[in-house]
Amino acid sequence: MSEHLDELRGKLDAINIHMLKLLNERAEIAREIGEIKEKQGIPKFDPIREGTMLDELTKLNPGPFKDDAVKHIFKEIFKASLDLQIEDHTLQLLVSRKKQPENTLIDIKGISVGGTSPVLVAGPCSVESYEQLRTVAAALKEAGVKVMRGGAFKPRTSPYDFQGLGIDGLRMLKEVADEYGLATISEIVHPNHIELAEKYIDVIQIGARNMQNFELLKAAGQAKIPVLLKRGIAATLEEFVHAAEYIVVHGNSQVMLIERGIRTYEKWTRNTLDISAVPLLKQETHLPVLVDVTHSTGRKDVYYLLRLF
Ligand SMILES: O=C(O)C(=O)C[C@]1(C(=O)O)C=C[C@@H](O)C=C1
Repeated sequence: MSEHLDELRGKLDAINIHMLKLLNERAEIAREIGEIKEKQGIPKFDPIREGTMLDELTKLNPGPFKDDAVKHIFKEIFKASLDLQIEDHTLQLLVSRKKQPENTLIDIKGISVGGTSPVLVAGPCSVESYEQLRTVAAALKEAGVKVMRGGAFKPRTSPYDFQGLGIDGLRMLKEVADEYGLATISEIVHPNHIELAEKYIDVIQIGARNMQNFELLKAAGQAKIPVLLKRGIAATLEEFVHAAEYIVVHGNSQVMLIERGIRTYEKWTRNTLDISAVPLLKQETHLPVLVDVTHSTGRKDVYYLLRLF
């Protein structure tokens, strides 16, 4: 009896090895399909194709496995193939931690971002006047904050809202920051603004609304100063990471990501701060990850400083 059991188990062992070989052969083909899809920009997940294969398999199923069991097994195989296709792809991204295991450190006028020490950035949403800037700069200096952020170009939801002081605002920001020995971050909204940014500010901010402005991202890739890229209001983390990749692949490896809250059904805050994005972005990329706690809540009673990690 036990001899027969051993014999049957031996047969299963041989079948397992054969199936393993076939599964890996299949995986190689799926990987190749993944590369073609990547080049052609076709989504990796194809539920219609999976459905067709499942129909064909259940039609030809001789049993004794029931159709549901066959479907379950093959769905797992499709999922594993899909994971392989996606994993291969993230491996290729320059911003991926798989590509560069160590953290990218960014130097802003001697301040290191992306290492173990937290860095605080704060400042007015819009640059409005010298008086306003000097009041803020003095308070920042007093509080030990070394980086001032202020908006000169303000892409507003409503065309009737204050659109910012533009180039004059950048000049004012630089003048006051120099007076107080602060570094500056400010948003630019057009690819032609790169030279202007290099002249007046230390870090280019790309705002949430422009996260997928690909011409702007490409231009920022040519800039010689670091870029702070904000997550779009409805962007997935994958889209966010790809937007950063645009900048890096065009030549600028000094990119910082900032989680600034996403749009949800919540009404008590302006946006919902997606805090889980922080460890995930740290895990998937080697870029510094910052958190905008003020703009995400939109309430100064909740937080009043922009905290960067
Ligand atoms: O046929 C494809 O398009 C594949 O990418 C291969 C495959 C599979 O493993 O069979 C993998 C993922 C897709 O969701 C569908 C099918």
